[in-house]
Amino acid sequence: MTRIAVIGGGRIGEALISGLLGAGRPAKDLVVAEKFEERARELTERFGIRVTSTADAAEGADIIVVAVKPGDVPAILDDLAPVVEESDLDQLLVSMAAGVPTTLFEARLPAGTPIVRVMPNTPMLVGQGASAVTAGRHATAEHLAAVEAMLSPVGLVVKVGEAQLDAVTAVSGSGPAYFFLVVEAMVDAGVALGLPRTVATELTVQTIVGSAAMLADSDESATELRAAVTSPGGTTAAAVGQLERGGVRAALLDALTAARDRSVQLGAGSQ
Ligand SMILES: NC(=O)C1=CN([C@@H]2O[C@H](COP(=O)(O)OP(=O)(O)OC[C@H]3O[C@@H](n4cnc5c(N)ncnc54)[C@H](OP(=O)(O)O)[C@@H]3O)[C@@H](O)[C@H]2O)C=CC1
Ligand SMILES: O=C(O)[C@@H]1CCC=N1
Repeated sequence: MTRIAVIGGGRIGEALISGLLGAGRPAKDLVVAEKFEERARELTERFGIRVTSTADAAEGADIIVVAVKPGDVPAILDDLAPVVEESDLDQLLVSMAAGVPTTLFEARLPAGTPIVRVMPNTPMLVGQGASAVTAGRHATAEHLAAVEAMLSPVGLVVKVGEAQLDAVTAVSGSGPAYFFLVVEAMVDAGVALGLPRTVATELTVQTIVGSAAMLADSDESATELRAAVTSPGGTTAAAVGQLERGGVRAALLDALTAARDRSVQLGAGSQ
């Protein structure tokens, strides 16, 4: 079985660990490096996995997943370089850090180290993630296949060119937050219109879950599914008219452009 070391047990590290365990991977095949002690204890208690230092976690791992903040990546690579050297390039490095280019990994790790860069998202936690993957200079089709095999049990995996990863970050990496914001706003609006908060929350969450299931299962596009809800001269047309006048499409374009630009900036700042 593939041994996986996750470096950084924060939000995305936890989403990966939880998703992999939920998909049936045994806890003994996973190890995590987390420097925040309270968090490390929490991860051991919750998942029953070993938590240790970066170098110790990486030793003997087949795949080393870097899941720390972009600015922490260079320091982590300095800790990892001797371990990777020792393994005779027999380890695959996977980066989940937003913006950080594969060339930064290649420059700081022993020559020839295979790197696969991934942009995942937190629904991986419940096996419903969306990840885009791209190969660094020394990563082969087999390395990409190994990462696909690791991630496909926890959600969708697509291959993209590295230049597209900043846009992917804007769409699916940050994407869950946009939907959570919409849910917050819909619940508050329901309460403003007189519904108890629990009722507004239950109805909103199920509406999002049901709509997402229709989008995933049906051959119809989002536009067609929306048209089916919009009775002529009815309530939905009144609501959608307000959303269009409120500039919801332009706001989303601006939001995703800002996320894309920030990803580029984080990458530049990590070098
Ligand atoms: N959250 C998300 O939805 C997504 C995040 N990502 C990417 O994943 C990466 C992590 O993000 P996220 O999980 O949100 O961030 P978090 O801050 O939640 O997690 C990072 C964790 O790594 C720990 N850490 C930092 N340095 C070390 C070290 N030297 N050794 C061991 N542990 C260390 C941090 O500890 P401490 O806090 O003490 O520094 C922290 O607990 C980022 O690069 C982000 O761009 C990608 C896609 C989605
Ligand atoms: O907000 C961030 O920077 C990270 C990357 C994508 C989602 N979370």
